[in-house]
Amino acid sequence: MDKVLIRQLSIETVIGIYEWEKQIHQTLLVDLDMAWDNSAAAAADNYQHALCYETVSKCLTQLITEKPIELIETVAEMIAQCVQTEFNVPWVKVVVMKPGAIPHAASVGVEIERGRL
Ligand SMILES: Nc1nc2c(c(=O)[nH]1)N=C([C@H](O)[C@@H](O)CO)CN2
Repeated sequence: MDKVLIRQLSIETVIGIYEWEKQIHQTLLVDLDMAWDNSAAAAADNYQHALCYETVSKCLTQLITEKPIELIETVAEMIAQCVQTEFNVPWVKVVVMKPGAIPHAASVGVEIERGRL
């Protein structure tokens, strides 16, 4: 299976369940695995056939920073839904990490897979 990958996309946004978290920006790190047939783009060396990781990254950053969100689970679902509907990706794996959320953990996060191959 071909994929287009995004690693450690850093998104600064208002995220969290506590009142103090609603007053600050925190960083989320997002990893995306997106099923995509890369052969057509490669054969023609043509961007038109490619799933543009730049466009996806900008779109997701805008989506997630639009309004405050409480749970990183919600962030993961929003990302998966956007990638599937806006970019016609048939299957996606989304990892959302929230570094610094827990004092004695390097990071915490969630992982979801949506769609079919
Ligand atoms: N499964 C989750 N647990 C928790 C979340 C979350 O988004 N998903 N969020 C918090 C707080 O916002 C936390 O990040 C503050 O340190 C707690 N648990």
